[in-house]
Amino acid sequence: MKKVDVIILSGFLGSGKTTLLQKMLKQEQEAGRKTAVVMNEVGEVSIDSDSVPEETPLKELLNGCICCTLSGKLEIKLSELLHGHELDVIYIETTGVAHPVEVLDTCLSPMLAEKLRIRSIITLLDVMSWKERHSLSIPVRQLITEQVKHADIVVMNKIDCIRDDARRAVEEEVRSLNPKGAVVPTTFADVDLNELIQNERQQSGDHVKIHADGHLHIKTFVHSFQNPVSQQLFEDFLRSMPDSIYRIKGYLRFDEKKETLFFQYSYGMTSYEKADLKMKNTLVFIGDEMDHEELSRTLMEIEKKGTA
Ligand SMILES: Nc1nc2c(ncn2[C@@H]2O[C@H](COP(=O)(O)OP(=O)(O)OP(=O)(O)O)[C@@H](O)[C@H]2O)c(=O)[nH]1
Repeated sequence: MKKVDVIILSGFLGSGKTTLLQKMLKQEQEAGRKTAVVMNEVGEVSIDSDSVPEETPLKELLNGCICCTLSGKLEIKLSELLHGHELDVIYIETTGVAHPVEVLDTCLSPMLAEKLRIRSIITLLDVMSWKERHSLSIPVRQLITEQVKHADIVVMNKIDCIRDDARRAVEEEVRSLNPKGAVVPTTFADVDLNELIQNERQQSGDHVKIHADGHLHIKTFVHSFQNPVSQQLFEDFLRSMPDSIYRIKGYLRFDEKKETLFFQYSYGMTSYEKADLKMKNTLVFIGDEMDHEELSRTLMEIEKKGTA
């Protein structure tokens, strides 16, 4: 099954996300790739939707943030795009206040995880506001730092607004926060990101495994069970989870019980809810470090041992 690429554009308010999106859409059009956009704004009205060409399928999510209040709606919009169009790539422009790990978590709903391939999390950084970040509130400062830390590519934008020595200092700070990410200083987000994303992929190509988005710095992994599994064994497995795994979620059936459960694991806490439908038993893992082969082997063993 062909997977549709997803590129997440993150970055604080006014950092240049829409400016970059417009450039990316032009590059995609020139490359002949079928592209769609999801735009999220915290306000009730969309301000940036005019920046998307008329022929590009566009879904807007207004009045909330996809990383929290609108997470269910993002899933619906992505699903509509996947069913209504033959696509190569979907761009998601997040609100300035979105946390990239939460957005990734929302995109990788167990129903969509096998249809999407998260290609890259790109964070736009306004070098001016980064330089002046000490005057921002602590939560905003933390958020911008998180956006930088979890990006595959940090676009250090608006370098025309600061001096060269200040730019070098910002670049050093960004690199020490995110040593694995690519850092690109720009003015008006002027960068060939397709080339950058391609390079990133080639560098990490050796690690790419089936169902594993090895090129992302935040790792994701998808596994499907064909049969019900033992709750006891599954919960023993959860107790062995390292801190570097932030989230697991998906659908499960335990011990020959008929019902399907929606399961969530977040930083060590688990919850189960009865699912309305009999869903495919797919689990999605999100974390910083993951041994995909080991995970896959353990999950297959749990299934092989059968139900209690
Ligand atoms: N001087 C300067 N201005 C820039 C640069 N990049 C973008 N801008 C301007 O900064 C403003 C904000 O850019 P946007 O692309 O709308 O930023 P955004 O992140 O989409 O903004 P929100 O959607 O409000 O979060 C616009 O007026 C841009 O023209 C740059 O490199 N230098």
